[in-house]
Amino acid sequence: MAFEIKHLNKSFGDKQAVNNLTLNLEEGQILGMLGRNGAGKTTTIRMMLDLIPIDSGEILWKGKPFSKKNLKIGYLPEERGLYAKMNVLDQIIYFGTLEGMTKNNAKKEALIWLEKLDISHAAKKRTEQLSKGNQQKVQLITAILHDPEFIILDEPFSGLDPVNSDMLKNVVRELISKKKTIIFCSHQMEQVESFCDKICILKDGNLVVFDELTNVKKSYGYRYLEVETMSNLSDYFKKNHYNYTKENNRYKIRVSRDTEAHRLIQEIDEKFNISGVSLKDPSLHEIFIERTGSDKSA
Ligand SMILES: Nc1ncnc2c1ncn2[C@@H]1O[C@H](COP(=O)(O)OP(=O)(O)OP(=O)(O)O)[C@@H](O)[C@H]1O
Repeated sequence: MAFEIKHLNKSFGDKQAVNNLTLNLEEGQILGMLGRNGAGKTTTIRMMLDLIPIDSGEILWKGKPFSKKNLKIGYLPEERGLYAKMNVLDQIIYFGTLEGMTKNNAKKEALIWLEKLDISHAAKKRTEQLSKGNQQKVQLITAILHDPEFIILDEPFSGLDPVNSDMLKNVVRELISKKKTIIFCSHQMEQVESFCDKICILKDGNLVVFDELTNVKKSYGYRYLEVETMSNLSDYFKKNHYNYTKENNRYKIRVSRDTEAHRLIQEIDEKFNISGVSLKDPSLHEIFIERTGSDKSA
């Protein structure tokens, strides 16, 4: 494995923010890092970036310490950190030079990205004059300008309108197609599902799920039977102790085995007028709720 976190621990006073975290990632894979507020995601990322010291454990890239000395790292922080008074182009160039780029190269790349993200017009403006969404685009450019191999994106789409959100999604897709290794933190499960190969879910600093997304779904143990009908099936499901939800004419029933689903379809088909049925894998949202529902984090 190219990237490895081994037995990582971090406490703040009595609070164990990260507890014996172990996970790994192949080069070019995308890891979705999930967890409720306070689960330990940012603390983990801060340790990766050496922004806070590790209590114990190791973070490795190809067997060596995970560090800017050994690979190019790009980081989009959740709390944006741009200089408000600096003009946009100078700011991007400045961050590029911090990552070892020449001024000329940083400027050339900056102009390409500003054009790509449709904010060339803002190049000479002070950063504070830009809308929040456009500032976020600038922050993303500063994170990827130096063509990093490993990229950490913390809530990259928060606060963006649908057009800007799509634009940034395209950038993420481009990074994926360039085989970058990415850690993607987001509370937006659909995006995590669409981008990520592997998923880790943290709860109270503990790793409660870590696997390939397909295995996470398979090992969840439940699937969902969706039944479309004009009949009222609620009493039947309640009486037979099924776990179900109803939205308009659609019932969604949790089943533990496909055989249970087939038996149920037969039963309700005999008793009610059913217009459609389908068997679905759980969504990441459902798995997340199930695995983190009783989180006690701050
Ligand atoms: N500097 C600190 N001092 C004290 N406690 C801290 C500090 N940083 C984090 N914590 C605590 O550690 C725990 C994990 O916090 P962390 O910020 O890593 O969570 P998170 O998963 O990133 O949450 P969010 O989704 O809200 O960003 C929380 O209980 C938090 O209050």
